[in-house]
Amino acid sequence: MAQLVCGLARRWCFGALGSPLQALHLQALPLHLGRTVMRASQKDFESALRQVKLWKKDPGNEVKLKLYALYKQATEGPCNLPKPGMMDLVNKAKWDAWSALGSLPKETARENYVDLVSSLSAASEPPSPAKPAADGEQAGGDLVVTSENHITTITFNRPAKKNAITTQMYRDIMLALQAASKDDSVLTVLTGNGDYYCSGNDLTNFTDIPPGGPEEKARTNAVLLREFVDYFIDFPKPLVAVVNGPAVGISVTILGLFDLVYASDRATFHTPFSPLGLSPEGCSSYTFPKMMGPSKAAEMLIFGRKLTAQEACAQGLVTEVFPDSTLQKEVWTRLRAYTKLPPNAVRTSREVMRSKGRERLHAVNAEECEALRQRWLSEECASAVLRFMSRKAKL
Ligand SMILES: CCCCC/C=C/C(=O)SCCNC(=O)CCNC(=O)[C@H](O)C(C)(C)COP(=O)(O)OP(=O)(O)OC[C@H]1O[C@@H](n2cnc3c(N)ncnc32)[C@H](O)[C@@H]1OP(=O)(O)O
Repeated sequence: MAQLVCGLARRWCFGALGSPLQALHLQALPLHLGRTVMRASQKDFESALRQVKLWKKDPGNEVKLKLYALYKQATEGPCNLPKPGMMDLVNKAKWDAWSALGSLPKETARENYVDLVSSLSAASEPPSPAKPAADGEQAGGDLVVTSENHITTITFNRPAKKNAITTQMYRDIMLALQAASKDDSVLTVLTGNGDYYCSGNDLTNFTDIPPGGPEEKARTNAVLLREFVDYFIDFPKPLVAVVNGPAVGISVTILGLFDLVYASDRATFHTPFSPLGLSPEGCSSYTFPKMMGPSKAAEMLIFGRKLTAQEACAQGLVTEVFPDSTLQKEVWTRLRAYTKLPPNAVRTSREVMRSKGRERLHAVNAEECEALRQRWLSEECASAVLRFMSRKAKL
């Protein structure tokens, strides 16, 4: 589901801009205070509509909702649709945005639309040429996989979205792990491109409701999540995370299934499940209490306490913390040295350390996914996703 956010937004927002426009007239309109100003014309409005369609960069959900609402107000007047159900997240967000304009006159909405487009167009930079992929790299995409010096590296590559994981990325990570389990690499590394390691599950994963409704969506998400986590439980080679920046949600919980976690001193570790109406996943309900004790695990997993890299290291979640400026050099030098160790001995040692707990982890994974399937159908979760989409809430 590469770039779902943009695709989805185009469907529910930009798509609406293609509908026929009502005739609006160019004129100097009187303001309440008696003075007159030139208002945006129908031509300005149409030109703004064309400009929006040419935008290469996704302006973000908040802006798209504003544009949608102003467009509807300018062309149809005050919101005339029945309020969508709580679980119909996308239409509910659109309805809220349009209704919030109340009885704003069509002309003012049109003018605000033109102003918003022109301010955003002025602020946007010309697109930069695409960077060619390095040797051995699977070019472009939201996930980059490289294999070099017996190390397979899987890089989250959506820096503009803080490396949030889309449905397609979950699938691609599983494919990459499958390939890495069979290639000649000794280690498999997960890391992030940009200032974040990963902001967790892409919250818009919840918004494309299939014909079977929210129940089907919750079911397919639970199946996907269970399969994804199973891949980490069963992975046969050492797994290393190079946590280059803040980590959120599932990108934190699965660290309990890794062998080494090296972190920048800029990294933070945050599992805000309760504020999102969710519950823990990635086997963290089992691995975290085992690793840090039940009370520290509860602070993170139930109450959403964010840990610094040093704190996470003290709790055993992180192996070692490096200054951000030397992280890459120090970690990769060390990892290259580890690849020189006899590979069969490395695999055997890991297997004897891991095999005893594997069955238990699968059972924990199944239980967590079932709890989440139910959470995804809750009003608490729907409200949290809506708040995020309308940008009233951040972590
Ligand atoms: C199917 C399997 C399910 C697995 C279950 C997994 C559960 C989890 O992982 S729960 C955790 C989910 N993640 C979050 O709740 C994080 C949400 N994001 C934020 O709170 C913030 O974005 C931030 C704190 C991570 C960063 O804040 P800030 O530095 O102010 O940057 P922006 O908010 O402006 O973000 C830039 C850009 O990125 C988009 N984005 C960031 N995180 C996500 C995300 N998780 N899902 C979707 N989109 C995300 C954000 O919307 C911005 O986009 P634009 O507005 O289009 O610029």
